Amino acid sequence: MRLVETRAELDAARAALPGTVAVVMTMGALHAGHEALLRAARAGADSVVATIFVNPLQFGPNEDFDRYPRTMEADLEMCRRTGVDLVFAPHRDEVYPGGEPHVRVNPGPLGELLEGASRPGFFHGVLTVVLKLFNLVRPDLAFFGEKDYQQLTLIRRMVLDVNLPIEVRGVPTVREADGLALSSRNRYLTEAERLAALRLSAALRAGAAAAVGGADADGALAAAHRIFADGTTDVVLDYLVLLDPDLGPSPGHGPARMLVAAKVGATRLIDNAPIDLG
Ligand SMILES: Nc1ncnc2c1ncn2[C@@H]1O[C@H](COP(=O)(O)OP(=O)(O)OP(=O)(O)O)[C@@H](O)[C@H]1O
Ligand SMILES: CC(C)(CO)[C@@H](O)C(=O)[O-]
Ligand code: BAL
Repeated sequence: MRLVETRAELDAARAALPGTVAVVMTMGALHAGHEALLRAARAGADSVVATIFVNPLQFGPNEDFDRYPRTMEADLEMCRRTGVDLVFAPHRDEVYPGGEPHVRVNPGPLGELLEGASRPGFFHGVLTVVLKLFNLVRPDLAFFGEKDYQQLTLIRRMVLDVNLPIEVRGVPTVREADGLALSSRNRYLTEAERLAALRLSAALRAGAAAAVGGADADGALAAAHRIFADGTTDVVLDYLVLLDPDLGPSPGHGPARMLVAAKVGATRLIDNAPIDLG
């Protein structure tokens, strides 16, 4: 496995990679969710590139850019273990050679909803860096987690809208045994907060179970909302919605997606799951 930090080194190393190339983009602090992406990439392409870059452009002024966990040695060890060929871990100036970018990707209307409503500018920052990394790595395939479902949906849309010759594949969310979706930010949680955080996945399970039991869209959503309805203040719900799989309005039947976001203490967590409305 090679580790490169500059665009020039990346260019040379990329040119030497054989066959099809898959990319897995990360902000580091790698966990078993990232591992699933790396293994899917390993199985799906001849060569695998992982990027590790905490992208300042997607953090709001009061968000956790400075304290975002940085665990480079352990991250490299996981990349080695999963058979990554090339790691690109650039300094900020390599990704933003002109400083603050004047030109940014506009994510369109979906970028203003849900995560975009709570984190203004977030998806401009995400799509801008994803497009930059696509341009630098020039992959055939790219793997992203369903845990960040709105991000995955917007990346697919960008690839379609600007004609990128890249196949985007989603990887199902990896969870702890008790249902908590793995996330680098889980390490901010105290023991009590971690328990409280289980309400997110519990709500999704309640919604899915109601749908299996014959509930319609309103019934499934109501069942999910009941998980937060006991007046608790340990979790502050941001949104809990049921939409179609492309995040348009739910048609009321067939496949749908339930998405939830909540603040647990100072930590904002998200989760989502497929729901079959029959
Ligand atoms: N539990 C998970 N299951 C599957 N994929 C995941 C999971 N967690 C993260 N990913 C995916 O890994 C990629 C890199 O994500 P990132 O480095 O932001 O990790 P994260 O755990 O989502 O971090 P954060 O806590 O900051 O949201 C993204 O495509 C993301 O969707
Ligand atoms: C896609 C990504 C690596 C862009 O910084 C980030 O948003 C993430 O880790 O999900
Ligand atoms: N996991 C998506 C990146 C972020 O929350 O900043």
